[in-house]
Amino acid sequence: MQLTISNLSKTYSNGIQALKDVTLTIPQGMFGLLGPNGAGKSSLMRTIATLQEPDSGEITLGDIDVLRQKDEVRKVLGYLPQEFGVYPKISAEVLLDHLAILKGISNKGERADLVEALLKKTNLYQHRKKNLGGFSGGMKQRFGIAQALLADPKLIIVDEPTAGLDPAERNRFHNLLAELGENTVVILSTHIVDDVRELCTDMAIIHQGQVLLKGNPAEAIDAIKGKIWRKRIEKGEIEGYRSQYHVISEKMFAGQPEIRVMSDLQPDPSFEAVESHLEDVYFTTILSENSTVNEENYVA
Ligand SMILES: Nc1ncnc2c1ncn2[C@@H]1O[C@H](COP(=O)(O)OP(=O)(O)OP(=O)(O)O)[C@@H](O)[C@H]1O
Repeated sequence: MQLTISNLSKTYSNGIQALKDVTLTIPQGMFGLLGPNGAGKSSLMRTIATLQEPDSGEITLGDIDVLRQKDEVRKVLGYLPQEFGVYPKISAEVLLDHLAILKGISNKGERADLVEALLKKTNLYQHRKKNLGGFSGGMKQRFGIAQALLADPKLIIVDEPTAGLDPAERNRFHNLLAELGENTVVILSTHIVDDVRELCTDMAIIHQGQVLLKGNPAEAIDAIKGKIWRKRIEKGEIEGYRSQYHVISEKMFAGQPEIRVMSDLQPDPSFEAVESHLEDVYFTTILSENSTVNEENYVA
């Protein structure tokens, strides 16, 4: 089963065009949808999840016409939205059981087995009696995955999952996602480049509603191999370098700014050749659209 998105466009009533002729083919496995804040990721995810209508375009999931057969999609969809609201005064076990009823699992024994299995899978079994209001951010996200898995989904959409998680929780969450990708279409929508690098076999970069790059992360990294150069500079020198070179990113390293430049040849002997990273792919792609990318757009 694969997900096909063809020529999808959407303009909101305030005139913002969130999606511009988006065309993507998403196979089974983990697919990363990468883009800065406001790129249109959530608009695309909500449209695929049948929560909002596009102005034009088509989406199919296997044989299902997503925009017309919404009930069919909902039966095979697991959706973990950006903000996952929980009922604070209910325990994880009770809420999951309740959501299972809503998903149509009416047999009590079957439901109890499923709820137990999902709580174990997401490492929440020991917290099953705890009220969700007392859950940490990471525990809530894992609960979100548990509820998304209730219906044995064929399509899983995860919107910005790891923002705000500590490194241990992020690892736990990644391991869980990696397991899901084996026989399901999993779309991971994020502005965190490392999440895509670590997890996804395929990806697209979206910016200002447009798909700017699609393909395999390793191939995209390879395509700019030998063209990335690094230099430590002094504070205050950045503007000079910007006007002279194709500066793709700047970061502080031990209190000193470090720039990365894209160039076919060594810009000058003070620049050091470095391995290309997915982050370089991301910045070069987004900057090629003549827009500004600042620290806010990128969270390492
Ligand atoms: N319901 C809406 N009405 C009007 N404009 C909207 C609506 N939802 C999103 N937008 C605008 O559409 C653009 C794309 O937003 P969207 O939420 O899809 O992006 P995103 O990539 O998910 O960003 P973020 O990571 O910040 O959620 C933004 O400019 C946003 O302000």
